[in-house]
Amino acid sequence: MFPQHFSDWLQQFVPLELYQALFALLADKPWYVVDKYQQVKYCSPGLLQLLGYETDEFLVQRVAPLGLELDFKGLKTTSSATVSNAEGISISVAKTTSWLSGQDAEIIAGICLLTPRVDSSKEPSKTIHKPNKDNFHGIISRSPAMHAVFQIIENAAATTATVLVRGESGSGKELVARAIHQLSTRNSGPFLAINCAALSSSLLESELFGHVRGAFTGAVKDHSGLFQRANGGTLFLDEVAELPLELQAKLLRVLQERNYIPVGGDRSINVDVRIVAATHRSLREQVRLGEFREDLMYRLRVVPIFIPPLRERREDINLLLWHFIRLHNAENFRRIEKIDPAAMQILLDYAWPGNVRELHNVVEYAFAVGRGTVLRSAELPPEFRELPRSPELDDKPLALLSPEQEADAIRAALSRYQGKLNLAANALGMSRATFWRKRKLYGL
Ligand SMILES: Nc1ncnc2c1ncn2[C@@H]1O[C@H](COP(=O)(O)OP(=O)(O)OP(=O)(O)O)[C@@H](O)[C@H]1O
Repeated sequence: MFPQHFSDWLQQFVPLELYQALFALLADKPWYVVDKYQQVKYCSPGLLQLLGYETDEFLVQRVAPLGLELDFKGLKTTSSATVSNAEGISISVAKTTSWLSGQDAEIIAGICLLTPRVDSSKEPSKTIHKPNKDNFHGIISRSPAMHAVFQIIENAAATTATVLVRGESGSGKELVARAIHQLSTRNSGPFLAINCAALSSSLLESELFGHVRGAFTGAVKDHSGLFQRANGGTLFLDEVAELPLELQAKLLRVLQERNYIPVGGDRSINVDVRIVAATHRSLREQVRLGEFREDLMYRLRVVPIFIPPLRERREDINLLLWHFIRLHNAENFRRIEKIDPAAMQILLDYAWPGNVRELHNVVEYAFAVGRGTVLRSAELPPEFRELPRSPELDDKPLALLSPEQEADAIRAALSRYQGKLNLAANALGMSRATFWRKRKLYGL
């Protein structure tokens, strides 16, 4: 195929280095290599980008459903096809395939280049890309329950109704409040937030409603409260269930009359503020316990919004991990391009009691402690690495085992975790390096 002089000249290169140089050159093009069983062996960064994936793991398993399967019709063919991207949207492409054969002329691999076809009836970008429906004003989710929440936010934002957001800590309640503000006609006004659980009753009262000079010792001048400063905008009352009963009466008055009297004052102040409140508790239960006014509950929950915890929308874990990794990639000298499958499994199995905030912290931790382009399980915070120890150990510390017992424990852990080295090492409480050394020592 090549002229002789070029073939001769090529001899001086190490083949792997030559391939690497070519792969780097073609990195932006969407192309991939399959073996004779149509298993994807390699896909270019350009292909991942075209299809909207962060890693190649998904593609490797799902050749046929995504339309990546190759037809063998000759040594080089071009055909029209459609492939599916990560959002399930079809992309029309031209597939140019070249087959490679081994020494006995048997086909051993195929290389395929995809060229997206531009539909001249549509704007080119729209044939391939779609607005990201999984990012709603900074709230990232692909869960149907959250997409229903997006719809409620959109509808509620168009009204002046008071909204009550319920969800566990770190699940995104403040983001919901911000989205409502952004989408409402008040978006040029202020958005202010306060956590009702963070202050004592008297401080909270003065923070919310302000005070006049001399109202109490230390009140040396007038202080305008959050209600006054949020005038024309939105006030987010987080942990509203913790609001003391005496302040609940004052809040009810603002909601009903749209005015209030500052601490120590004698004149009421009119305000136009939209309230979005949030709680991780059931307000109904608080009412039953006598801790919350029933009339205020009904005033607050005109539009109730429930945010499911992260463990009930596991489809979001991967999406959010990559969202935060992308943010940190842009800011850090470290670039994570892949999550090790063992680490991913641990993250997917985790219960996420701190929800999205905790997931973000995990990504930050990995950037702080790890190096390289792969996020590995050893870079997860300690609580993720404390996997149940193998029963093979009989609760005996490893240091007390004889070499035979230690070898048996390693063998058992390897078989228990089907050769997944990270998980087996974790289960035995060993670092990867120690685990590797011991396997070598015992010939395992
Ligand atoms: N769906 C999401 N997409 C992107 N970021 C999110 C999402 N949910 C939460 N976060 C991020 O997680 C963190 C916690 O979110 P937020 O403060 O809105 O939670 P919260 O429910 O109000 O928590 P708390 O009740 O503890 O105050 C923030 O940094 C927020 O940006």
